[in-house]
Order: sequence, then structure tokens, then C-alpha cells
Amino acid sequence: MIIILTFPLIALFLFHELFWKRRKLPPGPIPLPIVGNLLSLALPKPGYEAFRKWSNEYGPVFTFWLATKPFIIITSFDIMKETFVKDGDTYSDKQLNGDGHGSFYGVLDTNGEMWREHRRFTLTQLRDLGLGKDLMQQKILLEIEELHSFLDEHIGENIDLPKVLDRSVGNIINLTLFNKRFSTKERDEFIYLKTLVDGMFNTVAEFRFFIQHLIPWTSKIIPGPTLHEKTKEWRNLLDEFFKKQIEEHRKEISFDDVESLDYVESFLKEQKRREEDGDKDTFCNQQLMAMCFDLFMAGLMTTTTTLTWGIAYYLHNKDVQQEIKKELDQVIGSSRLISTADKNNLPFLSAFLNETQRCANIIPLNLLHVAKKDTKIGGMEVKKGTGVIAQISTLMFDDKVFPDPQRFNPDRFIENGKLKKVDELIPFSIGKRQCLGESLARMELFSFFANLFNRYEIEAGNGGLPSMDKSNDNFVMPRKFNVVLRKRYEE
Ligand code: HEM
Repeated sequence: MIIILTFPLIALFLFHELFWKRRKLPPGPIPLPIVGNLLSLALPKPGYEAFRKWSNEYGPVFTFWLATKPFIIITSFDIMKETFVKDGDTYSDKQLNGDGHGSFYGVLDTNGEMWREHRRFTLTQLRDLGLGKDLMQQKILLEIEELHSFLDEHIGENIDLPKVLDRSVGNIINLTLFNKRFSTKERDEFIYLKTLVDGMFNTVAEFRFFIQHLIPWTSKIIPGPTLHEKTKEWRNLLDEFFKKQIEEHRKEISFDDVESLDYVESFLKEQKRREEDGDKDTFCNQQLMAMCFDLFMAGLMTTTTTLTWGIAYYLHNKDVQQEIKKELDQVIGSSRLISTADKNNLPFLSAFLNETQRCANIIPLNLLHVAKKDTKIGGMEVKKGTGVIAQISTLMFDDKVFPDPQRFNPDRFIENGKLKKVDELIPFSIGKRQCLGESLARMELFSFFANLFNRYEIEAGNGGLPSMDKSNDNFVMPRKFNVVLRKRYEE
């Protein structure tokens, strides 16, 4: 009797999984029950190969099952543009889960008016705090001078350069938020903050937590602490860290000053204005903490990881090193600081930066968006609420756009001795939710690379050349390596 009943149930289940639930979606790989196509991303990590194969097999628009949820993956630049730029409003919502802040605040994990208002506010503040003027460049150059003084003391020694750069990048975000940098004496304070940021990232990346993030009910059956409990621990510590600095601001702020020195000061002034107008919600304290969280989470690891890959590619490619040094010697010719004002005269260095971002390809699966209404993508019907992803990592390794894509070759961005604009290079994504920190990140990457390469000979340290293996980590982080520096100019 049981066998007679079980057989049709299994048949029904398989019919549902293999056919019924997929019938109105673009074609794609067959999903397994519960995990969908997730396992393919681990074979090999970080999943570039799986997406490349599917894109070749099913075309530039296909369905990928992230656990039990279908996502429409777009791998062609033209269709990404049609979708996320020309019809941008339809895709400006993200799939929210609140795992980061434990609630829906900030910009990473909000939609609608809250997201729009704070995205606009933050972009305006970043501009007013210096990105639109020379001020931000000056702050970055001051940070680079501090970096140089530190590195100069360690000439000829083995040094974990990525770790040192991490503090400089963290300083720039902290300066932007709180007008405060971590001096050499406050190194422990930064190490503590970094431990919290890494702790949060590593938690979300752990497979059992990643599954809980995608299928919340599994937290009830997977043994051990839940994702919610684990992220709450890190979040509370991060909140405490931010709260301390916010409270110091509250004590010192002068609401009569029109100009603000940092993001938190601008936010507190706007908060007061709104509260006087009867709006206590839009600029509430929880939103401020969530914004500090988002800018640190989104801005620190991405920038340091890109810088670290850049140094690794530089060490591995002697011919590229020679070309960069030749250009720097011709154009700069001294140990003076280099700023973005020099950028147009350093096309090969800019090409190196482009190629670093393309090859580092640090976001193997882009953030999850949803269609706000019934629509069409690449001619295929898509229902309101369906997940949609601009799969930028597949595009950056597309051999039709970037021939011989695995080869590190900055020359692909050079034409007639000048920097060639290649629209398909979109490491900061595309559309209404394109990276909010893009201008800041670009300025940092250029300034750090230019000044490091101009001031120092950089050689591999005692562990040899850095490993270029990306299969070890969910975040495409390079493995740890040391370098040895020597000065290129006597002072
Ligand atoms: C090399 C460095 C960086 C890379 C490669 C990068 C890349 C990205 C990508 C791919 C997205 C997802 C866009 C989407 O949803 O389609 C994103 C979003 C975001 N990034 Fe960045 N990012 C970098 C640096 C930064 C920095 C320095 C900050 C700020 C300090 C920042 C803040 C953000 C924020 C707040 C979002 C969410 C925007 C929104 O949803 O409206 N990022 N970034």
C-alpha cells in the first residue's frame, strides 16, 4: 500500500520540480530540490565556469535556481542595458532579507522611497564632502603620505602590503563618515573594526548560513546557532562601534554651521530639520547606523581586494611592470605625489587598473534584483516579483568581448596610445543600483596604484609570487602574501 502511494507522490514531486515550476521561465540548467543550481558554483569555485557554460548553452538570458528561488540571469551587455538602464525603474528593487542589519534600513537592503531618498542624500554628501571637488583627492593623498611614511620604515623587509592597505582604505571610509582616521597608534582600534567586518562577511559566506539566508526555514533544522543569531552578534558589536562615534558627534555638533565635515554631521543636521517638520522616521538613528554599516561593508573589502589583486597581477607580469614604470618615468619623473589630475597623461596605468578590475572579477554573483512589474527580458515574458541578476562576472570573461579573457593584458584597453573606452567593463554593475561608491573607489584605486608603483620597486617576499587561485574563498579574496619594497627615488 505504502509503495503504491509513494510512487505517484515521487512522480508528482519530480514532475513539479523538473517541469511544472520551470514552465514559464527562460530555459536553464535543471535545478536539484532544495539547493537548486547552487552546488554548481562550488565546482569549481567561485562559479565563473558554471555561468560561462550555461550562457553558451542556453544563451544570454537563462534561469538559475538559487536554492528554491528562480533568478533570471543576464550575461549580454546589450540586454543588460535594455533591462537595467532603458527600463531601469522596473529593476531598481532588490530582494530584501534584512540579514545584515536585522531590519530594513540603509541602502543595501531597502527599496522604494527609503532607498531612493538615502541613495540621493548619500551621493550628494559624498560630492559635497569632496568627490565633486579636490577635497577628497587631498584626503586620499594625505592618507597615501601616511602610508608612505609607514612603508619607508620597512624598506627591504617582508611586509604584508594588503593588510597595510586595508587600514588606509578603512581610514578613508572612516574619514568620510566621522572625519577621523586611525593613526598608527590606533591600529588596534582598526584591527578590532576589521575583525567585526570580516566576521560578518565570513558568517554570511559560510555554506550553512548561506542556505539559511536563501531558505530561512532551514535555520530550524540545521544544528548550531542560526544565521540570525550569528549576524546579530557581529551587528551588535559593529553598532556599538558606530554608536560611540555618532554620540561623540552629537556632543560636538554645531547645527548653525552650514558646511559639514563628514557624513554623520550632515545626517544629524538633516535629522534635526526633518524632525522639526514632523518626520521622525526617514532620518532616524537606526537608519544612520545602517548607513555606517553599509558604507563600511560595501566599501572596505571590495576596494582592498581589488588593490590586492592589482599588486598580485603586477608582481606576476614583469612586462606590464616595465611598461607602467616607463610611463611613470616619462610623465612624472620624480617621487612627487600623483593625483587624478595626472590621470589623462597615464593611459597605460589606467588600462592596468581596468584590466585589474576585469581579471580580479571580485563579484562572481551580482546582487539580487527583482522585477517590479510583469515585463519582458530579451523577448521572454517575466512575471512581477521574479528575481533578475546582471551577471557582470560572466560578461567580464566573455571571449567575444575580451578575447583570451584569462590573460592579463592591459593593452586591450589601449588604442593609438590612448585609453580606449570599453562599455562592457562594468565592475561596479549597471542601472539604478549601480555602486554608490564608484567615484570614491575609482579615485582610491588610481591614487594608490599610481603612488605605490611610482615610489617603490615591489618584489615578491619570502613566500614567493602570490597565488592566483580563486577557488579557496567565496569572496574571491587573494591568499595572503608578502612583498619587499625598495625606493625608486633617493630623497
Ligand atoms: C572596487 C571597489 C568596489 C566595487 C568593485 C564595487 C562593486 C559594487 C557592485 C557590483 C554593487 C552592486 C550593484 C547592483 O546591485 O547591481 C555595489 C553596490 C554598492 N556599493 Fe560598491 N563597489 C566598490 C566600492 C564601494 C565603495 C568604496 C563604497 C562606499 C564607500 C561602495 C558602496 C556601495 C553601496 C552603498 C552599494 C549599494 C547601492 C544601492 O543598492 O543603491 N562600494 N558595489
